Amino acid sequence: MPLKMGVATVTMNRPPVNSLNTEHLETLHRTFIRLENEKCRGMILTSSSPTVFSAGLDIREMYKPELEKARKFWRTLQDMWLKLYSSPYPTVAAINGHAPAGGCLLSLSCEYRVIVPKVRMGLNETQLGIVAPQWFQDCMRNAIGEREAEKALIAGRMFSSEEALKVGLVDEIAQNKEECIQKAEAFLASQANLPMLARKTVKLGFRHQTLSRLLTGREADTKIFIDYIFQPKVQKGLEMYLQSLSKKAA
Ligand SMILES: CCCCC/C=C\CCC/C=C/CC(=O)SCCNC(=O)CCNC(=O)[C@H](O)C(C)(C)COP(=O)(O)OP(=O)(O)OC[C@H]1O[C@@H](n2cnc3c(N)ncnc32)[C@H](O)[C@@H]1OP(=O)(O)O
Repeated sequence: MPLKMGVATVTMNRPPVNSLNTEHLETLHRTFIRLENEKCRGMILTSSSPTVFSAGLDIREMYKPELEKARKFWRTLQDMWLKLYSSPYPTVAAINGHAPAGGCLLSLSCEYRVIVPKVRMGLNETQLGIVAPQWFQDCMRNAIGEREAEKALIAGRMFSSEEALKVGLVDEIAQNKEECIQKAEAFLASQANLPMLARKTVKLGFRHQTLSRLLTGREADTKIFIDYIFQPKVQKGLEMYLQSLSKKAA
């Protein structure tokens, strides 16, 4: 995590697709805490993969899990998200590859998004027979508005880079990762002279409702997750999805 002029670039590096298991989520969470403690001036979130930003939650964490491990997984996801979404420093996602589901959530939790061409992003959960939790949905709604979010979430729509720009899911398209980082840096530079306290206060004001909805209902949210994924038909769906992903690789 190099810090250049107080700006950190956090590069996810969990091959092959940066899927978010408990360990990876813990690493991200610790990183965001450290950045806050070190009074970082801005953060760029990106990926070491040339084709994938993040494939979202690691489906193997939800497929036939032990109860306590599944609970820990979900709480760690909540912790990571609460830290990122409420970060006092400016955040940009340099989306240099596909960003389905939890990968899209990571980018939506940043303040500004730059994407490369020919990749897809969105909350596709419905297509997998699972449901994007309320706080995932809130992040989408906050980015693109009620009507577009409702349509996208019901359909589990994956947006192309161009479609994402058109609907406001991302702020800019860059030609490649290098340009993506340059544009991310330019956004952070544009924020650098703003009084930090005022900036942070306005950001948290906008995000307060979404954050408190989870903060006040964390246990209930965990229970909903557990009850949902332990349903036999959901497990069957996850099994088939994992098989389809593996078949694709074969
Ligand atoms: C009433 C209220 C109910 C509330 C319910 C509450 C909770 C339910 C939980 C809901 C939340 C879900 C959020 C999620 O994030 S679910 C994950 C969704 N992710 C995806 O759908 C992405 C799946 N992956 C892909 O589409 C592609 O892998 C790709 C990201 C486009 C990259 O494609 P490619 O480069 O071609 O790579 P491969 O497809 O060949 O994959 C390589 C390798 O990685 C494995 N893999 C891919 N994605 C995942 C994943 N998300 N988790 C685990 N493993 C993954 C894939 O199986 C390959 O493995 P092998 O090489 O071993 O075959």
